[in-house]
This record gives sequence, structure tokens and C-alpha cells, in this order.
Amino acid sequence: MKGQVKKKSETTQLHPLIECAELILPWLNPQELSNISLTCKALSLVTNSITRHRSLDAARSLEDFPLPFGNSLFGHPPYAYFLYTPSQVLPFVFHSSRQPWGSPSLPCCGGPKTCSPVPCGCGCDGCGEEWAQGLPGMGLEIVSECGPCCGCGLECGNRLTQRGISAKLKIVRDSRKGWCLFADQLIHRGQFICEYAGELLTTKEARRRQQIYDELASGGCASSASALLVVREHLPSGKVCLRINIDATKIGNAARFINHSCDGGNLFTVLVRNSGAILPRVCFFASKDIKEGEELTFSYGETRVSSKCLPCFCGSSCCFGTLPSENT
Ligand SMILES: C[S@@+](CC[C@H](N)C(=O)[O-])C[C@H]1O[C@@H](n2cnc3c(N)ncnc32)[C@H](O)[C@@H]1O
Repeated sequence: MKGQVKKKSETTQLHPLIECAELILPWLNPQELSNISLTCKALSLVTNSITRHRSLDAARSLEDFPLPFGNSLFGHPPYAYFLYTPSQVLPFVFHSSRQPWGSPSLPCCGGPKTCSPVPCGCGCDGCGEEWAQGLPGMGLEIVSECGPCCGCGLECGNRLTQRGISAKLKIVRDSRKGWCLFADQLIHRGQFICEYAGELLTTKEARRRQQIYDELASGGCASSASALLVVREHLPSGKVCLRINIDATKIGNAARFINHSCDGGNLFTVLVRNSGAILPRVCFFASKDIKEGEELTFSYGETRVSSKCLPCFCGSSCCFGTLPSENT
């Protein structure tokens, strides 16, 4: 009996090298993982397990639903590598440029879900208003939600867009458009889906990065899909009064996989201003009922200024042939 117990504990004990590897390897990028996997069979098993876990949840447990990568095309990596943030961030927040990903025993830290919310009932003006009920078709483009100035927490009815992704989604690879975001359940018209999360940039920095992304794209760099979104708020006079630059290329959320459709797609955006926050957030809602297995798309814009526009493969009957482009 004694001997049997000893044998069992021996088999469940991990070799110290593997124990260390399970702590360190989730911090590595795909290239580093691939190099490590070549060193020995034991490390190859750990890296394979990390790759499997990465493919199962791009959101790293930071959302209510896992965000899986669907079947990848032959010869393509099984997942896209980027740092995950459920909401917009300032660039210096992720200064280490590393985030553990892919280990079931080493969860990601941070994110709104891990903060302990102050109980609701603060009595602020917005509390309990459930603003989204009247949204579809009302043409609303800027709305307010409770925010840092209110005493309420994430459960407040007036924080609809602050609780992360609200529907099951998946990421699937297309041979021409790259990664695409798909609904993995029925989504009703008017339902909030997710915000466009990424790094909030100054216009100067956005222009600098856009130039780099354009150069990479025109050089045919296969993994160069950029996800830099520029949103302009206009005064009734038509003049731009506010410009928001969100770059989700290296740090972002599910929205960074939403492709363009020339017919406007099935999503529309709403600017949501949290009370007490300076800048609004860009939030996606369903503009129609979206079936399970349907791709989520929206229009990137109407303007095409660049002579080197990328080809559009949206497949809509009104496809313009090229992706929108603007002078940033
Ligand atoms: C925000 S990302 C969308 C996710 C991207 N497909 C990826 O693989 O990461 C924008 C990029 O996706 C590609 N894309 C988006 N819509 C497209 C379309 N309709 N046709 C072809 N490529 C598209 C372009 O490379 C574009 O720069």
C-alpha cells in the first residue's frame, strides 16, 4: 500500500525543467516558442500544449466567452499573435510588450472583470437607464454611460458596453481577407457586440505608424494586416472637433478581426462616452439579425485616396474593388 502511494506521487511530479517551462513559455511569442520546441521532446510537448490553448481562446480568459480561432488554412499559423486588452489602453500601459498566454495554470492578470466593482445604486443620473433599449434605427451616434465619476460598478444598467464581448464569436482564416470575425450564435439586431479596443494614439503617432503599416502592406508582407482605426467627431458645421486614433494591431481585442464590407456589413458603430472620461469609446452593435456562422463586417469608410489601395474581397454586389483609404 505504502509503495503504491509513493509510485503515484512520483508519476505526478513534474521534472523541474518542465515546471519552469510551464511558467516561462506562455510569455514567449510564436517564433520563440517554435525555437524552444526544437530543443527536446519534453519542451516540444509543452509548446504544443501552449499552441493548443492559444488557439482555443484569443481573449486569454479576459472575456466572459472564449474567443477561439477556427480551422486555420494549411501553411498558416493556427492563431494570430497580439496582446489582448478588453478595453482601450494608453500605449505605455503595456510597456513590457509581454503577456502570458496559453497556459491553463497561468491566467492573465488585469482587465475589468478582475477589478472588484463598487456596488451599484450610486444614485447618479444615468444609473438604471438601460439606454440601449431604444437604439436600433434611432440614428443615435453618441451616447453617455456611467463612468469613473459615478459610484456604481460594472453591473450598473448604464454600463452596457463596459462588460466586454457580449456574444459568442470565433476567428476564422480566409485565404484572401486573412483572419475574419464570425458570429458563433444568433445575434439580434441592436445587440451590443464589443468595443474597438486598442492603443489610444496621438495623431502624430497614428500617422507615423500608418506609414509603416502602408509600407509593409505595399511590400507584400503577408502578416501585415493593420488595425488602426481613425474616428472623427464632426460639429454640425461639418468641421472635425475630435479625432480618436485606436491602434489594435499589436494590442487589441476581437474587434481587430472585423473586416470591411462595401455594403456596410451587419454592424454599426456608436461612440460611447463614459461620464468623467475625456475620450469616447467606439462600440459595435448589430445593424440586423446575424445568424450563427455569419461573418461580422462593417464599412471602413467611403474615401479612397491612395493610389495603392488594397484589393477588397468583401463579395458584396456593390463591391468597389478596393479597400477604403484616407490620408491619416
Ligand atoms: C482590422 S484588420 C481585419 C482583420 C484582418 N483580416 C487580419 O487578418 O488581421 C484590417 C485588414 O484586414 C484586411 N481586410 C479587411 N477587409 C477586407 C476585405 N473586404 N477584403 C480584403 N482584405 C480585407 C486588410 O488587410 C485590412 O488592412
